[in-house]
Amino acid sequence: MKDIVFIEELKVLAVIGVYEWEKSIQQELLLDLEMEHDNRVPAQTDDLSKTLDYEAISNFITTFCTERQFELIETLAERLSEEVIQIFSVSALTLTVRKPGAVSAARSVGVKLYRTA
Ligand SMILES: Nc1nc2c(c(=O)[nH]1)N=C([C@H](O)[C@@H](O)CO)CN2
Repeated sequence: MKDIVFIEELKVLAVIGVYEWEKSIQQELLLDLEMEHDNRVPAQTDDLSKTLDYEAISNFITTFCTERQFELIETLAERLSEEVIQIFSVSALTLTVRKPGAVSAARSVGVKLYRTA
């Protein structure tokens, strides 16, 4: 079983959607991110720099979603996972992106992906 650093239900506002009316509004997205990382190294040294800083990564995701614009949540998820892997040297991650307002009869809809470095 791999160790994980995770972020759960990070709420961001993004301009996201395939329809014209969606290109001039912000909509809520909820993101879950699980990143594989050996917890024993930071635990031995009690050193933030030896782990994946969930606060720094949360701030990065919020800025990414606010500043970038896509039609599909698949595209957002793919680009975001590429950047998180590269910038934070993540070996593998699972990213879930939910768009809770998209289908009124559903609690949420979205995509989930698993990517490795
Ligand atoms: N698999 C997807 N299906 C749909 C998406 C999407 O991003 N991925 N987007 C839409 C619309 O933007 C919708 O959210 C508007 O309410 C429809 N289907």
